[in-house]
Amino acid sequence: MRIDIVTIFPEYLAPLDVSLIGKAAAAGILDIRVHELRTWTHDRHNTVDDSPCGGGPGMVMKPEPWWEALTGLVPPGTEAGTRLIVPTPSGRPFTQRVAEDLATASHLVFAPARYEGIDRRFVEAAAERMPVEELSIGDYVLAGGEVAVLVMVEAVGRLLPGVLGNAESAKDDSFGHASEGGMAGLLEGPVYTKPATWDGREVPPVLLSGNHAVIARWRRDEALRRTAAMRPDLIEGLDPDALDKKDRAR
Ligand SMILES: Nc1cc(-c2ccc3ccn(Cc4ccccc4)c3c2)n[nH]1
Repeated sequence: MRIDIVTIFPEYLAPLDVSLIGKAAAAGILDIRVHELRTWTHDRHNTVDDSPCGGGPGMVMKPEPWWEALTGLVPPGTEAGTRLIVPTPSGRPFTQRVAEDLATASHLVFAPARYEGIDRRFVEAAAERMPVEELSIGDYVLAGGEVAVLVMVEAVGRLLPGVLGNAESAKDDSFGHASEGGMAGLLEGPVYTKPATWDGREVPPVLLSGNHAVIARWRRDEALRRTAAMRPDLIEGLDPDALDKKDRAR
C-alpha cells in the first residue's frame, strides 16, 4: 500500500518511522511518503491560508495548494484504487470497520488540515475524481489533522498482511467483527505476566493451570465482564450467533 500525506507540519509524522509502521515501511509493505504542502505554493510567502469568507474567527486553508498537491500526487487518469482521507471533527466516525475497509485500498492520500479546515471546494472537486472520506477519530477537538493521520495509519497498517507477526494477529481485535468468533466484538480482558505474585497480588490461578480450554473460557468470561462494564453498547451490537450457550447463561 502506498500512503501519501500532505501537511504543513511534516515533522508531526516522524513517529511513522518508528516501530510497527516503520518496520513495515522498511520491509516495503507500506510505501509512506510525507509531503510539505507549501511545495505547491508559488508566492513569496508560501501562503496556504486566508481569512474566512463571510467573516468569523481564524483562517481557512486555500483550495489551490491542496488541489495542486493532489493533482501532482494523483495525476488525472491514475485515480483507480486511490482514496482521499480528510480528517475532520465533523466527519464520519473512524472505526475498526472503516480501518478494515481502508486496508483494502492500494493507495491512500491523507489531507490533514490546520486552521479552521480546508476550503470546501477542494473536497467537492476531489470527490469528482476519487472517493473522499471525511473522518473523525473521536468526539473531541484537535488543532489539526496530523494526529488523526497517525491514528488511522497505525490502525490500517497493522491490518495489512505481514505487518503484525503471527503472534500478534489482528484477528481477535476488540473491535473486529463478533461474527468471526474468538474475542472479536468484545473488549480485551485483563492480561498478566510473571512474577506469579507481585506486590502481594497473585496472577489468577486459572492462568497457571495449564488447562487451555478452561483458560480460554475464563478469558472470554473476563472479556464479556469488561465489555458489559465499560461498553454496554457493544454488548447490544454483538451478533447473537457469536455468543455461545455458556455466554448466554451469564
Ligand atoms: N476527531 C477530530 C478531528 C479533528 C480535526 C481534524 C482536522 C483539523 C484541521 C483543523 N482542525 C481544527 C478545527 C477545530 C474545530 C473546527 C474545525 C477545525 C482540525 C481538527 N479534531 N477532532
